[in-house]
Amino acid sequence: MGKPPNLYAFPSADELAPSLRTFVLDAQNAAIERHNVFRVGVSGGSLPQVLAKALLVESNGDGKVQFDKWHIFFADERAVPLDHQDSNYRLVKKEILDKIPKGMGTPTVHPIDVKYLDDVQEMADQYEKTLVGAFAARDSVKLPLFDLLLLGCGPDGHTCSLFPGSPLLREVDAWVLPISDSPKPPPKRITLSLPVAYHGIRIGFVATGAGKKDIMKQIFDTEEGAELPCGLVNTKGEDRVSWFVDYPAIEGVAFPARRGSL
Ligand SMILES: O=C(O)[C@H](O)[C@@H](O)[C@H](O)[C@H](O)COP(=O)(O)O
Repeated sequence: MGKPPNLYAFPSADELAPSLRTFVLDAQNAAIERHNVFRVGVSGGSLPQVLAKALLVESNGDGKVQFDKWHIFFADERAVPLDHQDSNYRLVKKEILDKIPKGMGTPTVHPIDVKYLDDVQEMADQYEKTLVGAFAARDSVKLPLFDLLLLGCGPDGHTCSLFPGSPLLREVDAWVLPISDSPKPPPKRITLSLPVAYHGIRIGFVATGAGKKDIMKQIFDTEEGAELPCGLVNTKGEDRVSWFVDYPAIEGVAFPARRGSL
C-alpha cells in the first residue's frame, strides 16, 4: 500500500473554496518557480464553478493568481462546437475566463480543434500533439506531467471521461483517448488517459453534495471502489492526490477526513 490520498472536508462548497485556492496557488507557485509556466488540466461538470469561487477573488495575503503564466488544458472534452452548451471549454469560459478581473492576467487556453468533430480519434491525436508541443521538448518525455490536474468524480466513480469498466482504462501509451459511446452524454468525447491523470504532479478532486456520498463511500472504504477510475487515481497518485469535499458528500465515509482546513 502506498501513501493514502488527502481528504479535506468542509461544511459547504463555499467554505471549501479558500482551501482549494491555497492548494491551487501552492501548485502554481511551485510550477512557476520550476519552469516559469503553470500547466493545468481541468474537467467539466461542477468543477469550474467551484474553481471560480476559489480563484476570482481578491488576494487575502495568500498570494496572487498569475493567470499570465497559466496554460489551461482540458482533462476531458466533449466533441461539440466550442459554443455548444455541452462544451467544457464554453463552461470554463463562462464560469472563469470571462470573469477574470483586470490585473489577474490572461491565461493561455488550449481548446480542442473543432475541425475534427466528426472524427474523435483524429481529435484525440491532435490534442495529444498539442500536449507534445506544450510539454515535450524531448522525445524522452514519456508522459506529460501536469503541474496540476483538477478533476471531478461522477456518481459512478468516473473521472475525466474514463468510465468504470472501460477498456480505455488499460491504455498505457496514448496520452489522449477518443470515446464514441460515453455512458454520460454526449457520447463523443476525448479524455486524458489514466496514466496521464495519475502522473499529475498534484491532483485535486472536487466533489460536493449528498449525491456523491454513496460513491465516496465506495471509493474510500471498499476494495471494489479502489478499482473504479477515481479509486485508481487515488491508488496510483497516492498523496499527490487531494480531495476537496463538503460534509454531505462524505456522510458515512469511514476513511479519515481532515475537517475544516488544508
Ligand atoms: O465533461 C465531463 O463530463 C466531466 O469532465 C466529468 O468527468 C465530470 O467531472 C464528472 O462527471 C463530475 O461531474 P460533477 O462534478 O458535475 O458531478
